[in-house]
Amino acid sequence: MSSEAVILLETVNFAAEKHRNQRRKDAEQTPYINHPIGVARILSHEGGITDIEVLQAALLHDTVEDTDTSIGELQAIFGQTVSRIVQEVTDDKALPKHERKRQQVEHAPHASHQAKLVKLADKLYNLRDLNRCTPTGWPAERVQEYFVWAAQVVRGLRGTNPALERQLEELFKQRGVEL
Ligand SMILES: Nc1nc2c(ncn2[C@@H]2O[C@H](COP(=O)(O)OP(=O)(O)O)[C@@H](OP(=O)(O)OP(=O)(O)O)[C@H]2O)c(=O)[nH]1
Ligand SMILES: [Mn+2]
Repeated sequence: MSSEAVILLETVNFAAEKHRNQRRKDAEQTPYINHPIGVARILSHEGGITDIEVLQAALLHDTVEDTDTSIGELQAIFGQTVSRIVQEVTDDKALPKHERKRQQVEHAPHASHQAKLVKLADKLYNLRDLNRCTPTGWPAERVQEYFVWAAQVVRGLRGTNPALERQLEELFKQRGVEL
């Protein structure tokens, strides 16, 4: 087996352990790990990304924000580049939600190319998930607001990956949201 395959298995196993008790917000309570795996898969399968550090960062992208994982822990295990990408896509949970959302819009254009790729795939996965089923307790307006806000973030990520951006454009168009 290639060493890259071994590294990806180590990484997906780490993420699965960390997200072990977490579920998505859908009615079926889908295991949370489906999301990071799906984000990495969008990057490889649809985005044509073979940069292993980007794929690792995609698998780990919600561990710091949503579990007890620290950036230092990621750095020690997966190295400087992977931990830096995850850091770049991690919201500051100490901030109020509105401020976190505002900062994502503000920071998107200044992120590294690798972090922009992870952000594009993260948004693409979450928007498709919203089309698949509505999270428990979300009225239609909240879903639409998420699309409007995601478009503002994606605007700052343009010029990064044409295939992923085409997919996102189509989803916004279906919702009547201007990109
Ligand atoms: N569409 C969808 N999203 C779900 C579901 N379960 C959990 N999520 C997560 O919820 C987040 C979006 O919900 P919000 O209410 O906007 O954000 P919050 O979790 O920070 O409060 C996303 O976080 P994120 O990945 O960190 O991305 P971001 O939206 O914060 O950029 C997404 O992954 C689900 O069933 N459907
Ligand atoms: Mn995510």
